[in-house]
Amino acid sequence: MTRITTLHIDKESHKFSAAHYTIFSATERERLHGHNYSVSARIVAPMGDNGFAADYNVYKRRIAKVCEALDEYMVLAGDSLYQEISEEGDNYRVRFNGEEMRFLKSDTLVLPLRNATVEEFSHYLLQQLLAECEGDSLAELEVWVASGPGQKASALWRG
Ligand SMILES: Nc1nc2c(c(=O)[nH]1)N=C([C@H](O)[C@H](O)COP(=O)(O)OP(=O)(O)OP(=O)(O)O)CN2
Repeated sequence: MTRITTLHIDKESHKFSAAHYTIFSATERERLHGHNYSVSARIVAPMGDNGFAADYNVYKRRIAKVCEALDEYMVLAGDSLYQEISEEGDNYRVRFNGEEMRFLKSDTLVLPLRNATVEEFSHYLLQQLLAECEGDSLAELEVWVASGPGQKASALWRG
């Protein structure tokens, strides 16, 4: 019988600080603001012969890496149906509801997200983490992203 185990990695240090605005409709969005997003994960895998599925420090390093890649950026939802993003010299130019915003490219990440929400961040980070876990025998991987205490979303992969 295969024994399956679940590792929960929920470290205070797994976080990223990012600026964003949520878009609610073609005409309504939040003002630009930031969050200290925290990231946690649930890893479901078969127990090995040595009493664990894998060294959890390996997963801690991977989660830290994907968080670091988003830290201290302005995040733009590149797949939003409601905004148009173009490049102009050192800036991204964003058009939304007749407004125009400019963000320095070096400060900004345009990510494949429909919106800059915790839901979309969790799906994005799940994909980033899965890429780091290639070759591992995982049964499930779930990633949570919280924008603050008591408000979070998760994305789940099942092998
Ligand atoms: N389904 C979602 N709804 C909202 C999201 C989201 O990611 N998914 N995000 C936001 C806002 O960006 C952000 O959370 C601001 O929200 P708000 O609750 O107003 O402010 P705080 O984070 O400071 O939370 P407090 O409860 O006021 O402390 C909105 N909706």
